[in-house]
Amino acid sequence: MPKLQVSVQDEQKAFEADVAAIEKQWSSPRQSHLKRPYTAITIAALRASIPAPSSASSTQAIKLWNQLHEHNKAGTCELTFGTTDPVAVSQMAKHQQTVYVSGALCGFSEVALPGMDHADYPWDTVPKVVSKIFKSQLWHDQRQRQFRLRHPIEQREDLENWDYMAPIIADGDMGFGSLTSTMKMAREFVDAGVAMIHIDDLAIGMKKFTVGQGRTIVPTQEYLDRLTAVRMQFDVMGSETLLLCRCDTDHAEFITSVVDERDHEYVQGATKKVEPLQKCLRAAQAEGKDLKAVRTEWKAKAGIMTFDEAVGVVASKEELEAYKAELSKQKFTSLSGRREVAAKIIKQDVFFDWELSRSAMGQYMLKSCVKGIVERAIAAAPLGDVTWARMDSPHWGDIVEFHSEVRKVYPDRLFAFGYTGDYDFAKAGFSDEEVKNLHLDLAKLGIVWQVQPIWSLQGLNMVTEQFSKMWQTQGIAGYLKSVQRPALSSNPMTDGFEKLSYCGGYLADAFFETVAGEPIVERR
Ligand SMILES: C[C@](O)(C(=O)O)[C@H](CC(=O)O)C(=O)O
Repeated sequence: MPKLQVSVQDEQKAFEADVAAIEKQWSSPRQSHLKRPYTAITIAALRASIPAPSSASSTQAIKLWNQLHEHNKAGTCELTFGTTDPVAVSQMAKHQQTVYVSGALCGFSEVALPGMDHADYPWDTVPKVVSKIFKSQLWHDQRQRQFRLRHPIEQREDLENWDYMAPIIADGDMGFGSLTSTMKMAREFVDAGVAMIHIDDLAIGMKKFTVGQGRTIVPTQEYLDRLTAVRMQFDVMGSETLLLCRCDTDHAEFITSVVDERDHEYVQGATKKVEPLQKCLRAAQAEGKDLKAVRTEWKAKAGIMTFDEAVGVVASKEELEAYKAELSKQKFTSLSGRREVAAKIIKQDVFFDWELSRSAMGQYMLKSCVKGIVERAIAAAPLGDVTWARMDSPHWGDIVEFHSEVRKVYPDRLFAFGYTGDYDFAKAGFSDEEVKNLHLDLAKLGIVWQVQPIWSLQGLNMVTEQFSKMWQTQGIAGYLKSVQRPALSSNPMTDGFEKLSYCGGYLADAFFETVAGEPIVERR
């Protein structure tokens, strides 16, 4: 293999130019809010000698960044929904500015072995769907442009001119493994042309939906490391791709480890000397008992609560106030720090053991609350561009508290919000009128990107079921009446096979004509 013909001086010069270019990019209005734990020198040294191809992703990211800021200024929002289907995306272009590629949908429709939203599909599943959708957007953009340009300028005003290049926002889940898998996934997303991806703080493989054991999150630092790995990958590629810091702490019931003292305030333990939960579950399993019921019973017997709550139970009013005052002197206090403070102030012993309550899989129990979510979001904010606190159910008080608390620290922060599939707004206390204006009320809090992630499940299933019933009972007469005639007679005509421009017939003709040497665009 020949050696590179570059002198060390030239190598150094190119390196320094790269460092300067990175520093310039980082201080641009688009990126100046980001704070990295590494330098431009480190990133420049991590690059290959040929620039990474990130321009499509960067173009789309900047477009999205501008859209979101315009909404923020106007107090409005983008309302989009999730799909994995390029045909559906071609219609969304007429009403949505962005497209969402949902992990849950990919897990149902884009893999050989479908399943519930456990994020157990291969790590490159969602990037591949983004690539498919991005290429279809390019194709629609190309065929529309060619169709327009084959018409003289005076006729073009009347021709369709949709913005097919809607920025794609995609689900990066938890990064699918260690930091290097997270980086590889981020790279595939950039290569695919994504505008923004979201990364969350969920533990891999631990989502349980039916057994009453909800979400498990990872320690704060592990979450921040994931985000940093993605940011680093974007930086190595020199891309402008946006990072949406999603936090799934709301209603999470477990945390994988207590290694990070920032999480200690929210970890629960037993406050009574009981046998360990794991031992109790093993015995119950051997006896064939209902594990869910045994777990609930154990929790009540063990007096499950956080250390501070345990202090609250045994301390006098004055002691509790003194305890809280002492804690407020520093931002975070570890469990051992809390024990020391309690030992000095509280006369009674505070029994608290978070090992006794570890789950069958070893997780620690967690008490999620808005304060904890705010702390995570604030810690993550400097690494990303937009924040999303995913909620299990919509609680207006929590929504307002979360977004206003984050904005106290980051007044210009932009937020995302997911209308997760089975939100029960009536049960959550929303009146019909409040639901009607909800997207606008959320926009006022800075929630500029709002998504119904899984429309393809509920919405498409409903429409498909209705059509399939009609087709089965009415045959072609029903099709003509309820689909074909309205589609053909609507103005403009619904996109479909009859519309050659939409299906790319003219584009294919243009290729044939070009090969045959026929002029297809008149020179003016
Ligand atoms: C956004 C989401 O991650 C998805 O995969 O679409 C899901 C959607 C849902 O559960 O409705 C999520 O919010 O976790």
